[in-house]
Amino acid sequence: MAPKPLTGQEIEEALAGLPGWAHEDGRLVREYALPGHLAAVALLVHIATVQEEMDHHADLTLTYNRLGVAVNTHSVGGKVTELDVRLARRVEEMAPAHGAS
Ligand SMILES: C[C@H](O)[C@H](O)[C@H]1CNC2=NC(N)=NC(=O)C2=N1
Repeated sequence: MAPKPLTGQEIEEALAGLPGWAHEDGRLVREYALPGHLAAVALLVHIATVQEEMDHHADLTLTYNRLGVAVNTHSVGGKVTELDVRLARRVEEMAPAHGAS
């Protein structure tokens, strides 16, 4: 069943528990700074493995030692759903071990 788009209030409530994340252009977004290029690549690969597990995928942008994450749910026309929040939480959980800030 298609996930339900979240209301603005629901998104704000979710962001309260996602430090550094924002709701921009209909997507949940965060940019991580990493200790170096290979650390950024390692985080990208780790996120990709979780995305495959969840079958839910963000746009990941690698720029030297920075990694951008931007996600919404394509199957409901590019709206933010609980699936996006769950992915953001998974990324937030893994990021510190990669030295991300
Ligand atoms: C067939 C596959 O399950 C779907 O295309 C998945 C893949 N990853 C996805 N990722 C995102 N962000 N939104 C989707 O609707 C989506 N759908």
